[in-house]
Amino acid sequence: MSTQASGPTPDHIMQTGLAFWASKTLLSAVEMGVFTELADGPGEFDDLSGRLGLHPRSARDFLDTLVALGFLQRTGDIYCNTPETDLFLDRRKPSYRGGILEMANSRLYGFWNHLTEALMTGLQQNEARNGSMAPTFEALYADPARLRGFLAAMSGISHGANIAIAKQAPWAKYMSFADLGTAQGDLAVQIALANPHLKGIGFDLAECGPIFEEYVAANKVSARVRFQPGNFFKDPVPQVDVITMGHILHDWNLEEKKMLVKKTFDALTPGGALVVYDSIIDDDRSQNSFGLMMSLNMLIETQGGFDYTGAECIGWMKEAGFREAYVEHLVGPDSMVVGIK
Ligand SMILES: C[S@@+](CC[C@H](N)C(=O)[O-])C[C@H]1O[C@@H](n2cnc3c(N)ncnc32)[C@H](O)[C@@H]1O
Repeated sequence: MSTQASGPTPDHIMQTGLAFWASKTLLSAVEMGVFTELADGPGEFDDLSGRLGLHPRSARDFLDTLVALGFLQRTGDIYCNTPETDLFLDRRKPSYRGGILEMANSRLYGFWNHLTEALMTGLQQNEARNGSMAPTFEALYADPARLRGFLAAMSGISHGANIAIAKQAPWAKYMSFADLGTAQGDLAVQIALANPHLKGIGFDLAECGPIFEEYVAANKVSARVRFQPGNFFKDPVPQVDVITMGHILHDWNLEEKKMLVKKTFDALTPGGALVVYDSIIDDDRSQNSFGLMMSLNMLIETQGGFDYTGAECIGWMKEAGFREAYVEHLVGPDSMVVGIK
């Protein structure tokens, strides 16, 4: 809110209207590997701009913008990462979270340029724009590098919530779980690491199998977590105590959402739980701006997908037959909705 004692100011309007300047500066820095380069040690201006291949006209402004935005630190002519960019934006560290930013840079940034068209037509604006390519997942997975990038990006955006779910969901009561639309498998891995009594399945389209198995092995839980290839619209889903679905329901239209909730209800053992998580929108639809913008992103990325409130999701669960359902906050904009059969 930009109202001060002296009256309204345009500050909030201007900051938001031009926020893409800051976004694109950071996205280009990730694309150029600035933080990976500086993870080896602080860099002197001439040497660093040479290594990054920066033009003399841009170099000083680009690096100092990153300082002013809080992504680099500078002492004299020497630049270094901040503790956050060193930990999360050095591509060689396991803690790297830049996958989602790489995808934002290479795909979403351009697609969002067509937001107005999406708002006026209701049509998706990604690779499938104008019906020129197959639907989202087939289009993404046609290229092995894009598949790998997308799955790693999913782990990057979901990791914090995955760790929270591994602690917060009622795991002690259960023995088995399946994560539907598991991607690289970070949620399945975090659940297995935090709950040594559980055995789990990562369920996703067959193309994801090798990348899932590599990730599970790297995290040393292959003995308890396996991959099951399948299409959750066409194939039976695993019969287990707990089914998780992270960032799945928001990809699909209302009929498909309800069908998936019902299908999981039927597959669960009696007393079992469905754990759905997304950037769940607050029931008043006025607070969780990230969740609302995620829904606009689904307008751009999918044929009928949208994000939803906790009350809506509880309604679909009750309709499917779940006897109890509740919403619990995880981290940042993410919450889970838990249904008990
Ligand atoms: C948005 S990603 C979410 C990944 C992960 N659950 C997370 O939250 O990070 C959606 C996932 O659903 C998978 N998926 C899409 N359609 C599917 C289908 N028909 N059957 C099984 N998995 C599917 C995709 O391959 C992808 O891994």
